[in-house]
Amino acid sequence: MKKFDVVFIGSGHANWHAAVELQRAGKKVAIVEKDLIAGTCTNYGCNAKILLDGAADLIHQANAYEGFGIKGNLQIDWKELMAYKKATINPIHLLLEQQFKAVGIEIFNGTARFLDAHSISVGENRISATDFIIGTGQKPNRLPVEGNEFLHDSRDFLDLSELPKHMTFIGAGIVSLEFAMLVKTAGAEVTVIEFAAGALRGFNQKYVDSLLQQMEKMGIKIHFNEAVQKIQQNETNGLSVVTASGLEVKTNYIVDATGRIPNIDELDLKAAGVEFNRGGIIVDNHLQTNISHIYASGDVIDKKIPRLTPTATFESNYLAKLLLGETSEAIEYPAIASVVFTLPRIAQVGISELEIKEKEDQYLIKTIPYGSRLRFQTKNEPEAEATLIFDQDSYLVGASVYGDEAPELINFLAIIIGQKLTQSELNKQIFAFPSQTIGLLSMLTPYLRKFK
Ligand SMILES: Cc1cc2nc3c(=O)[nH]c(=O)nc-3n(C[C@H](O)[C@H](O)[C@H](O)COP(=O)(O)OP(=O)(O)OC[C@H]3O[C@@H](n4cnc5c(N)ncnc54)[C@H](O)[C@@H]3O)c2cc1C
Ligand SMILES: NC(=O)c1ccc[n+]([C@@H]2O[C@H](COP(=O)([O-])OP(=O)(O)OC[C@H]3O[C@@H](n4cnc5c(N)ncnc54)[C@H](O)[C@@H]3O)[C@@H](O)[C@H]2O)c1
Repeated sequence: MKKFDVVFIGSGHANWHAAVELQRAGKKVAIVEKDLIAGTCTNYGCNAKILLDGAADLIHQANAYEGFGIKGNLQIDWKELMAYKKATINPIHLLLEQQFKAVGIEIFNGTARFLDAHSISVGENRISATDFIIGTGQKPNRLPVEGNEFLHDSRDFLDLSELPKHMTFIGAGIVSLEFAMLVKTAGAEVTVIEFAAGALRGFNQKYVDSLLQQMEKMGIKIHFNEAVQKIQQNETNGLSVVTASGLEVKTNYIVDATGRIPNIDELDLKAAGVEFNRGGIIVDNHLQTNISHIYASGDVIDKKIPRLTPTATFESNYLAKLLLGETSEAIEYPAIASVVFTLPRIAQVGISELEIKEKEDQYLIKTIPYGSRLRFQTKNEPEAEATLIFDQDSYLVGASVYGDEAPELINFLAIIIGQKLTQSELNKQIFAFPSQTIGLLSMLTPYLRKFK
């Protein structure tokens, strides 16, 4: 039996930040990983997605100048772009593995399974630890329908060497809409089929509506209120998606993007006595499971907050402090910024309009049409807009943004919310000009509290 102070199961952002910090602080640490080191975001998620999106975003921004000074069509060469993606993304896990080993972390390649509350097996290895941290993330849902062997997931999509003629995305969530706009820009025909009546629940629906209009303008077909019933091969060797209402979509490639489910089935949590439900592993406000020396971090936790890389990293950093005795406080999340990387982007942070629906009189909601007012510096994006929510003390408490620079703007707004910044504090700073940040700031400050 090999013995460690802390064993991390999974090597994604939920775990590796804490693993490195604890090992550096003198603890004996091991990581168990059944796939590539560094998890979904690094190998099969955010990084690959944003690299491919970069090319589509460039075309999207150039298109905004059609008739305003730019002529000619840019085109995506999917094969070349994918080769660039592979060359850039594929080595990252090796670099991180080297770094983890260099600090002294022992890595076990294989699937971790609890033998009891104090030990796990990884292949032939038996490993015990004082503390365990489970950060096994999520995996794509697979629709239980006839012909589901023809479905692909986000991981397959991000490795697609040839662009199919027609692609269908099932679900109108984040994964679907980001990918749909990317491949439409790259030249594929695209259909989205969604079970519910709307898309991107939880995001500002005014901006979601604008985005759906933009998608339709691009030629993406979107069907709501459709339950996929079966997938079948058709006469022309293509595929058909058939829904309960009788809709048939002929297509060449189908992505099942109907959500993600916690990676817990291989862990044998029952052997350790760890409680879980369909949403994931149940933890308290110290990320501790019902078994006091077993913690969970990242996407695998049953939680209401967004499952994102920065939330997983935040939890990992918190757990490092907790296990080093540097804090005994409960985890306290700041306002969490999240972005849908569509074209344009939709971003959100803090309190949303949906959350204050019944008590709008207690807040001030301001719409800032910065795209039309600052047309000279928003790269001809007149529809770009921010919605800001102020509380009764005039502090900014929530924001959503629709526009190409939404990821940068939302980060800036997150700081104003998180630090409860006032006009006088912001006025002490000198920001770069012209910039969208300073443009938005000039329209925001009149509503913001003057002094603490
Ligand atoms: C297509 C896509 C795009 C995304 N884009 C963004 C984005 O733009 N921004 C953002 O913030 N988030 C994004 N996300 C979400 C982000 O990837 C996750 O929130 C993040 O990776 C969670 O980290 P984690 O460490 O909890 O889980 P993961 O990164 O999934 O890591 C879990 C690891 O555990 C391993 N594992 C599982 N079971 C076992 C076992 N029994 N034994 C050993 N190892 C095991 C897995 O192989 C995996 O490597 C995206 C996700 C997807 C799928
Ligand atoms: N930019 C980002 O931050 C980013 C990007 C990609 C993924 N992610 C993460 O990945 C996860 C989201 O993944 P997702 O987009 O697959 O899930 P999602 O939950 O966002 O969307 C799934 C969609 O599928 C629909 N659906 C469910 N069952 C269906 C059915 N039978 N037929 C048709 N539609 C159906 C749902 O109504 C929903 O609209 C989240 O954890 C998210 O945080 C984040």
